[in-house]
Amino acid sequence: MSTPYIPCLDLGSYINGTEAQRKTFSDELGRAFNDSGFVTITNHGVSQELIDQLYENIKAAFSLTPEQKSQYEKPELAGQRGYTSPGKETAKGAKTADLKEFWQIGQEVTDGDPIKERYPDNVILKEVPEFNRVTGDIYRKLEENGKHLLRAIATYLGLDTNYFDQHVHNGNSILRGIHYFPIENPEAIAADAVRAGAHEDINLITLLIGASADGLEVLTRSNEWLPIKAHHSDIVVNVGDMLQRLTNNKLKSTTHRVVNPPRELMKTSRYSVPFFLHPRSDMDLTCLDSCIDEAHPKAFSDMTAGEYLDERLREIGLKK
Ligand SMILES: O=C(O)CCC(=O)C(=O)O
Ligand SMILES: [Fe+2]
Repeated sequence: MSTPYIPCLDLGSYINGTEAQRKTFSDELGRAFNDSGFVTITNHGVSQELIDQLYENIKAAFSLTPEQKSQYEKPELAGQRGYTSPGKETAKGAKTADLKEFWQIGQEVTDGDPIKERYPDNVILKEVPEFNRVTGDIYRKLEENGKHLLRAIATYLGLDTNYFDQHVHNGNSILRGIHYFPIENPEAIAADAVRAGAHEDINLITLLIGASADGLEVLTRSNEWLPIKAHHSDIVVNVGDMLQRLTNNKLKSTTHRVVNPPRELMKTSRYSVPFFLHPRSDMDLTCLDSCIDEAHPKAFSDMTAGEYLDERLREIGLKK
């Protein structure tokens, strides 16, 4: 089940495939990233059992009381670890905060890489004993999938297949568990309040696991909102602004949003778990020479990933 605009690709055919299958995958992924900026992937090696455990634990975490959750809120970390309560994140350019709360898990460095000093520790959620193990397992699985996808993209861009590897090794990626809470009294919320306002992701690519519940929509080139229909076990993958910047707009960081449910479902929750794949903060995002020509003049100033992230976290209200 997928929307024709958003092709469904078999990641297994890249990871375990023949040379010809890998080439086909890389061409198809590149074409989709060039076009809609979105694909769904199957055969990604994340078991249904682990996905189910993920959602059980995410639901348990958000069902704690506001007092319990607030112990884990770390505004000094700009929400980059632990819990962020409703009303804190506003899509760039929007006036009203999103109708959501979320929990963020970051990189665990285990190989002696000194970059460890640069990352805050993950926050341990005491009340949900399996939460950190399960989200950590999902983090590593999605990071692994992301590395394969970036290898396929590197080939598509005519770069060395391993171009991104050194940049994403121990990168600053974030797994975000989101709860779009029930809207108990639709009259009491601002007229422009939505679950997630129209935005583009900041990072290189995003992998969204189990985005089965309705609500996610992408803005097509003809300026229409298209609902994404993915199978529960598929992963939705999209290009973020860092990859768009590096490729001088060749690969598209497509605007997307999460709409409020129809009236009869207003009082229900929606959960989702995106993995924002970030490089190390010293990665240079200067547009690739191969993506610049007369028809495509250089569209962005030179910046590192760390500088760019900082600018964006201020724009969405997480960093003061
Ligand atoms: O909840 C979703 O389906 C998408 C969330 C999203 O786009 C984001 O957090 O950047
Ligand atoms: Fe997003």
